[in-house]
Amino acid sequence: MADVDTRAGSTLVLLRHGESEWNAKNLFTGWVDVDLSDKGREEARRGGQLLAESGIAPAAVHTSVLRRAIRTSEIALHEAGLHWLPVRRSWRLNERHYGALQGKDKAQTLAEFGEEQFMLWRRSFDVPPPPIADDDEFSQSGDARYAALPSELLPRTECLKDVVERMLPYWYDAIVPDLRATGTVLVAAHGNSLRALVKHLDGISDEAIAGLNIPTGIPLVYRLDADLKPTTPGGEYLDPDTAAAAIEAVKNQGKK
Ligand SMILES: O=C(O)[C@@H](CO)OP(=O)(O)O
Repeated sequence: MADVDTRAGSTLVLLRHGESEWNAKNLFTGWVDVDLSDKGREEARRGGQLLAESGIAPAAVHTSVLRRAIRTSEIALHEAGLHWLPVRRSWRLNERHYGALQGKDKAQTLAEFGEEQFMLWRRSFDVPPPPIADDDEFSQSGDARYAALPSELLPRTECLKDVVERMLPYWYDAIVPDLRATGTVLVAAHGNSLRALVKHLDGISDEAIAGLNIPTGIPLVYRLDADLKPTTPGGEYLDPDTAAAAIEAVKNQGKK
């Protein structure tokens, strides 16, 4: 591997997976392992094209252990001619576990519990939804991919604060070393695990993070200085116009 001058800073590309089958159906998803929709696969292709056009070439890739992020990274990297890159996956990049809301319709939940409770569950920093029962059809208890996790680490629900806490060890121990070693890293993950990472990078307050939403399939590029601080706060979307419209759509989910 070529020597990289880490004092020169690095580039982090964040990619939320393309639209999933459950995004399309407006269902709370969390750790349920749904696939991409046709539109999601198209978004992933477009994400790969945007990456190729930008000239940004990641040298290492990190994904969650969920199919929608894995597929998105595969499609985007294939499109960018970077299908050969080394990849590591971790449950620590998974979507926020949505507890007993997993599998529930967002519009019905909004109608049943009201706007305040609905938004508290969706976007508050420290209020988790009720935990999911182990025998719930959408529980991950018994899922082979988490078999090695001590039971106290396997969540049954999470708020964003929990996601920050379980994501940061992976940031420091796996992603940062790759940034230092290679200069450019792609992270393919989820709306709320990426919100947790962006909160950390930009130093966003517990209150202000409620208003931040990340669209599907559009690469978000952070140039980081030698101290891993963003040189442009908030980073830059490779397709800012599409991103702005898609951010509004995520914000308004449930209200249709
Ligand atoms: O359902 C989910 O897991 C997430 C992401 O799709 O939804 P929300 O944006 O409502 O947190």
